[in-house]
Amino acid sequence: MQVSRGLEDVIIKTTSLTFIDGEKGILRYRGYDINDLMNASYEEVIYLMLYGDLPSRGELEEVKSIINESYDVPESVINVIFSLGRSCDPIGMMETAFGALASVYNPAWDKERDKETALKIIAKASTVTCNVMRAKEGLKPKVPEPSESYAKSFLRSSLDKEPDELEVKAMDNSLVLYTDHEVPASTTAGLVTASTLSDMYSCVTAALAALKGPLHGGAAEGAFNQFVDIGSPEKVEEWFSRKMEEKKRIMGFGHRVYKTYDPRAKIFKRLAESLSSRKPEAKTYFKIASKLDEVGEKHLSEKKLFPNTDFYSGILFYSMGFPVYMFTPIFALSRTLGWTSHFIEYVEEQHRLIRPRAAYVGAEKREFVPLEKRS
Ligand SMILES: CC(=O)SCCNC(=O)CCNC(=O)[C@H](O)C(C)(C)COP(=O)(O)OP(=O)(O)OC[C@H]1O[C@@H](n2cnc3c(N)ncnc32)[C@H](O)[C@@H]1OP(=O)(O)O
Ligand SMILES: O=C([O-])CC(=O)C(=O)O
Repeated sequence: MQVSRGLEDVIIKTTSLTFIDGEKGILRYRGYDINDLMNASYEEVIYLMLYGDLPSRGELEEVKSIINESYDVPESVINVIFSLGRSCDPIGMMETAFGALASVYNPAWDKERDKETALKIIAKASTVTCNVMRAKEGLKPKVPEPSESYAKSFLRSSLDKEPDELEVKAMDNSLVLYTDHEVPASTTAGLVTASTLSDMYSCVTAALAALKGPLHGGAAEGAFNQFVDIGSPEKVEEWFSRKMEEKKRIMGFGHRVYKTYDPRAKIFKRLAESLSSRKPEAKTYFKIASKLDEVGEKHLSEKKLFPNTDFYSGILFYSMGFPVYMFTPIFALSRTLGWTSHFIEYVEEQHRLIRPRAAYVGAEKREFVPLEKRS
């Protein structure tokens, strides 16, 4: 048996959802370039991912109305979130909430209803995410209220203020940027779960657990904390040299698939630049990040390490007023669409139990010695 460490380049499914060219830095959802999709709303992308095409006005309204009617979650789920301490890890809190939703709803796979289940999960993910923040901030629970957009409802219910047009557009774009990325660790964890025909809420719970790690969704927080740690643009070179000497990784740099600049990082950079200009500390973090981007590119590009999607996104969320601990939950909120789209594609079109093998390299057969005879 040949071991593929980290399952690199192992193909586990076919997909019509997301195309990545990691050498050229191209990302497309169902054939549409990620740059062009910045002109689409998240709800249009929800329809695109789940149903295969961009929606007509009527189809879009239908999707919006299912989402708007599905924000509510059972009181027991809200109680579970709020019963956890304010110092609890937010993705752990989301896992707990999704575990609770799985035990309440437990939907069976059904081609007639799977897409609607996904839409309900997407709506409830907004309720869970904003209440994780509300619980951690010591605020009262709130269910997002329907508005013109999913992005606006989420911002209102999380931040308890009326977001302006630029903030709503930036959140909408962020949701689209983080929507899907083929089969990274989180999606794969969820797919393994889906392959057992476990319910869709449990699959999201599994995906959340994998997203949490600093090598995956946790990197946005890691990247931002570096900018705070560096403190000013003049200190970037010295800080970077020290990290290289210590053989440390630069968070927000490097990617298993991209061997060039992540196309999403370029867009996040533009969005972060625009919104950070409103807040002095955020502006400084943006300057530090741009300098680190430049220094990193000079020294790490020969290893094909470039900024990934998590490099600039934190500055954008921070500029909107989110605490650092919310960066990964917002990633999870957006990715719920990609996860559920992949689960449905796999279960409905190409289902088989995922059960790889491990090559045994342990001891040969050994003779069992009872406890009383062991020295
Ligand atoms: C949304 C996302 O999940 S995007 C990824 C978010 N994660 C991060 O930003 C964390 C930092 N980045 C990393 O740790 C990695 O680049 C990963 C985990 C994303 C991908 O890693 P892999 O494809 O498994 O590459 P691997 O870990 O084998 O590293 C290959 C080489 O690049 C180096 N390397 C990889 N990433 C970095 C980095 N961020 N900084 C410095 N060196 C790095 C490794 O040290 C290794 O060097 P070596 O060959 O001299 O030993
Ligand atoms: O694709 C990956 O390995 C990581 C990921 O989720 C992303 O970049 O959005």
